[in-house]
Amino acid sequence: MSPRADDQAVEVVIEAEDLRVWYGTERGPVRAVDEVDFTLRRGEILGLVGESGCGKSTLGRGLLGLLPEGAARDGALRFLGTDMLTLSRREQNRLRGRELGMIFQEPLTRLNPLMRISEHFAETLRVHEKGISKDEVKRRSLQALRVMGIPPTRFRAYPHEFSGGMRQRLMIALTLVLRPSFVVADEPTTALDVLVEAQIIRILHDLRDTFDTSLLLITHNLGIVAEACDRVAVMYAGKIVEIGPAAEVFRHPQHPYTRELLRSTISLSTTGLNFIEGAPPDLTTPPPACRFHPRCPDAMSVCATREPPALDLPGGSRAACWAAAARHDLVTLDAEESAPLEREELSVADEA
Ligand SMILES: Nc1ncnc2c1ncn2[C@@H]1O[C@H](COP(=O)(O)OP(=O)(O)OP(=O)(O)O)[C@@H](O)[C@H]1O
Ligand code: NI
Repeated sequence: MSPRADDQAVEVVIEAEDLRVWYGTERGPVRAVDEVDFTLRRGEILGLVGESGCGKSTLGRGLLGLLPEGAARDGALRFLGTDMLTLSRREQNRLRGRELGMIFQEPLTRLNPLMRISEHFAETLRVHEKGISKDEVKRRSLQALRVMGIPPTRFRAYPHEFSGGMRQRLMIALTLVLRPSFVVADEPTTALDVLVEAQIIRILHDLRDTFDTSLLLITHNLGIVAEACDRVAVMYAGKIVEIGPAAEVFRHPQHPYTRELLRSTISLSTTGLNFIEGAPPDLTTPPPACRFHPRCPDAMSVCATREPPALDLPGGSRAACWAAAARHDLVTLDAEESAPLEREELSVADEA
């Protein structure tokens, strides 16, 4: 069975529908990804942002099937048209090795100090592409090094001859050399910290242009998202609350959480502290209806009783917010539903 059965499927690389991922814990399931829907096209870079603990890494790992023991996923997840959740473990592993890649926060573990860089590449390529020629190994390896900004003269060096940052970029090159169709880069900042933002953006664009890879980029750096990503998804408490073209989301955020996130980040770099008030909820017992309503400055009474549907908005974004839907006349709320939310004072016990 070929996963590239028809052209239609080739264009859409990842398709998630009602995807859920949870961790079994003593306190009950932690629903870290809840009913997530999105698609990713070939060569597209999607930024994934949100406060710490919102489920970004869990979504990234869930898409690749790289979850720890005790975690589970359901819903639908198609990769190049193939349903990943019904594949056998063996088929999953085969696809993962070749077509799916992950760039981790600390990607240092896989380097063998006794092997030259060239040998690392040769071994990686031979495992996944049996019978690949020596010339092809060299050509592909040098191409991957170039994309990561490593000079070809270092091809025969040993790992210890590289600086920490360069070693991490080398690890990324070892992922890219297989030309995966889909890569998740989870806070690749340690690898890329030493580079200025402009270089990171160039690498991301080179990566896409050279390999036609689709990339999910998880980061707290909204500057990089604005510059390097085609689209951005904003995650809050396990849900994608807004997704759309990066330029549109940054210029016209539709969900109050997106707006607050942008505001807090911008003022963080200019005036110091300005966090969004409160904290993300415990994901064993998230708030009912809109999960952001307890912290939302725009909350109406409907926000605490009914979950907002994700609706396509005129600017090309999709947001799950009653206020945004009402603003665009996509829903009609009665006076009671649209009344400002009356909040109960948080007791000390609730806050603990
Ligand atoms: N192995 C695990 N077992 C139980 N709960 C977990 C596990 N890993 C993560 N979680 C919980 O799942 C939720 C989502 O975590 P996740 O790491 O996906 O968030 P994140 O958005 O990537 O955060 P950060 O920005 O800090 O990396 C959190 O509440 C976290 O505590
Ligand atoms: Ni994370």
